[in-house]
Amino acid sequence: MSDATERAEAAGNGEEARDLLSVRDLSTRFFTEQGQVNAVESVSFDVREGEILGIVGESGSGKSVTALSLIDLVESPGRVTSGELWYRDPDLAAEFPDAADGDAVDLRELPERVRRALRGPSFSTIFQDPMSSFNPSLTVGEQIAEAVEVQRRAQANPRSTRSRTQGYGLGSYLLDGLVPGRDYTDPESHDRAVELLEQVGIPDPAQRADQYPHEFSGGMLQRAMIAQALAGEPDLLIADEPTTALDVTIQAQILELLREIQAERDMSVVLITHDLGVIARMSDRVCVMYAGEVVERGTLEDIFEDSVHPYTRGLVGSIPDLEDPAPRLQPIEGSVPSLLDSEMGDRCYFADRCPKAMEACLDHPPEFDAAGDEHAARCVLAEREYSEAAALPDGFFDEDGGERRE
Ligand SMILES: Nc1ncnc2c1ncn2[C@@H]1O[C@H](COP(=O)(O)OP(=O)(O)OP(=O)(O)O)[C@@H](O)[C@H]1O
Ligand code: NI
Repeated sequence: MSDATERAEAAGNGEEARDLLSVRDLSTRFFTEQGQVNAVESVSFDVREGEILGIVGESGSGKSVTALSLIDLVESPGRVTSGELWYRDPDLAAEFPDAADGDAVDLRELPERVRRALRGPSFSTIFQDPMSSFNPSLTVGEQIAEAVEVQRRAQANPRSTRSRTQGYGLGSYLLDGLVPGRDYTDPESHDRAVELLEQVGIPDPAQRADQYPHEFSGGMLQRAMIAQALAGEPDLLIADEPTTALDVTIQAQILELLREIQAERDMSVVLITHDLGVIARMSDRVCVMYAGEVVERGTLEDIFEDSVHPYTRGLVGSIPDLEDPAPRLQPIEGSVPSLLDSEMGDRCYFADRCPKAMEACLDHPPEFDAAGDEHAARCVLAEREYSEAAALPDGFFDEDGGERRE
C-alpha cells in the first residue's frame, strides 16, 4: 500500500479535520498591453488543517498565480479581481468582525498591513529556486535567525509588532533593509537557526550556519530554504515546484523531509507541481488545473481512481494505480489555450483537446458535485453521465459503478 493511501485511510478514521483555508471563486487577471489575461478564473478549493493539498496542471495553467494570490503577492500588472479567501484564525476573526464569519476571516477584507504581516508567522513559501530565497552576501544562519526573530516579535506582541515586520519566506521581503556584515540577531535566534538546520537534515549545522548560500549544494540549500520557511512556525506552507530543479535522488529526499515536517507539525501544505508522481506520493487532496480553472478536485482516490473529467482521465491514464505511480504524464495532444480574455470565449476551454467534445461544450461548464467527499468537476458530459448514473436503480451497476452512487 502506498504511503498516500495509508495516510488517506488514517485520516478517514480520525475526527473530521477543519478547513484552514477556503478559497472561493478566486480570479486573478493580468492587465497587459496585449489585453486582459485570465490567469486564474473562479477557483475554489479547501485546505484542511494538517493536510497536503496538491495542485497539478500543465505549464501555464495558473498554479503559481493561484499560490501568489493566496498570499497577496501578485505583482502588477496583475491583481486578484474577485473571490474570497477564508482563513481560520479566531484571533483575527475577533479583531476584525467585519471581515469575519465564525472563526474565519476573509483575507481579502483585511487591511493590507495585516495581510502582509501574516506572511511568515501564518503562511510561508518555498520555491523551485532556493538561490532566490537567500541573499548571497549574508550567511545562511543569519538569514534563518532573522526569520526566527520575526516570529519571536510576532509572538511577544501579536498584532502591533506583526504589522511592523516585513513578511518573509521570500528572500527579497526578508532582506529588505538588512545590511551585509552586521550582526542583527541575538544568540538565542542563532541557536534556533542551527536547530532548524539540524531538523531539516543538514550535517554539521553549527558550521553550516556560518556559511554563505553559494557554499551549499542545491539539495542542501533547498533544505535550508525549508528551515527558513519553518522559522516562523507557519500554519500553511506553500511549496511551488519545490523539487523540480533537483536530481531524482535528492528530490525524493526533500519530498520525504517535507512530509515528515508536515506530519510532525500538523501543518497544512499546498504543494504545486506538474509531476503526477509527486502528487500521488504526497497529497491528501488534489486540484487539477487547466487554463486557469480547477477542472477537477477531490481526494487522492477521487482523482486517481474515480476521476470524471476527461482531462484528469487523460493525465492519470498512464498511471495504472496509486500503489505504483509512474511519474509520467500521459501526453494529451494539443496545447493549453491562450488565456487572453478576448480569445477565450465562453465555452469549455478543454473542448479543443477533448476526445469527447460535443455541442454542449460550447457553453462554459459550471462546477458540479460528483460522488465523494467534496469531489467536484467542470464538465457537462461528466455531469450528465453522473446524474444519469445516479438516477438508475440500486444494484444496476457492478461493484465499481456502485460506489459512484454514494
Ligand atoms: N506577469 C505576468 N504578466 C502577464 N501574464 C502573466 C504574468 N504572470 C503569469 N501570467 C499568465 O498567467 C498564466 C498562469 O501562469 P502560472 O505561472 O500560474 O502557470 P503555472 O501553472 O504555474 O505554470 P508553470 O508550470 O510553467 O510554472 C500564464 O499563462 C501566464 O500567461
Ligand atoms: Ni508555476
